[in-house]
Amino acid sequence: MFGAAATVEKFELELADALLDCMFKRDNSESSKGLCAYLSCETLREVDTSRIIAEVLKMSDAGYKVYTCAYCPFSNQELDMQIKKSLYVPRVEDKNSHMRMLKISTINDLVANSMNILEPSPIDAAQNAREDVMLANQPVDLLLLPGLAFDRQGRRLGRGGGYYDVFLKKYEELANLRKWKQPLRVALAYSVQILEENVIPMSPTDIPVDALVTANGVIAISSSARERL
Ligand SMILES: Nc1nc2c(c(=O)[nH]1)N(C=O)[C@@H](CNc1ccc(C(=O)N[C@@H](CCC(=O)O)C(=O)O)cc1)CN2
Ligand SMILES: Nc1ncnc2c1ncn2[C@@H]1O[C@H](COP(=O)(O)OP(=O)(O)OP(=O)(O)O)[C@@H](O)[C@H]1O
Repeated sequence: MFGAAATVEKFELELADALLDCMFKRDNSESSKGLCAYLSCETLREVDTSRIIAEVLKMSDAGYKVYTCAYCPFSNQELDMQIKKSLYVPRVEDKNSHMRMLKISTINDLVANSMNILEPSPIDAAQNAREDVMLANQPVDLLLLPGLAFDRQGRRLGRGGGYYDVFLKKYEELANLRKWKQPLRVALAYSVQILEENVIPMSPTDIPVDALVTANGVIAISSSARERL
């Protein structure tokens, strides 16, 4: 029991570390404007994203202060930056692999769907349509992805809906069109989910991940991940 708890804690530390790195490593002008993250589902035994979601939502609050030295090579002083991070989470629209990523600002924006996965309502409390990441003016630079299994070459086995593959392709096209840097595709995995090479089947529509975050650290796969994580 204690061992399991310790592993989870270590996992979360690694995860928070990797994500903070990803968001703050670069100079401020370029630092992350937002991310898309899945809302983990216990029955699907996915890596829990609730803490990281809570942290990101806290950061989105105006006036959040970052006390940095590790991330700012030139000074030890407190950086009173106002970091507003946009957080987009999935909403399944239909069974034809159509999923949107909608912006939320609080956990209260979420309701459980028929699959018992939390999702944002399309309309917020003020009766406004939530921002769809495909229509946002700012890019996201991190996509946190779920999956059943992965390998060290970046293959990802999803749950067969094609939701993520379709979304990833559309966002890739959007970023190319807008001349935005492609976001890092980062999957969160328990070590048992990481399989040997050539076990996971890949189809031409499958989009590989840039990195895996595990309890034992980050596995950077693409050159972009090696630069950024
Ligand atoms: N947390 C989370 N949210 C997500 C996904 C996900 O994988 N995880 N999705 C990623 O696409 C989309 C939803 N797709 C899903 C597809 C299948 C199942 C599911 O429950 N599958 C069962 C089998 C169901 C059946 O065959 O009747 C299973 O895998 O055990 C859940 C979500 C969008 N949101
Ligand atoms: N870019 C795409 N355009 C059209 N159809 C697609 C695309 N990507 C996947 N699909 C279709 O979606 C279905 C499921 O694909 P696949 O088995 O790769 O999903 P998955 O990766 O397991 O699920 P997910 O992406 O939601 O995690 C397949 O019929 C596939 O042809």
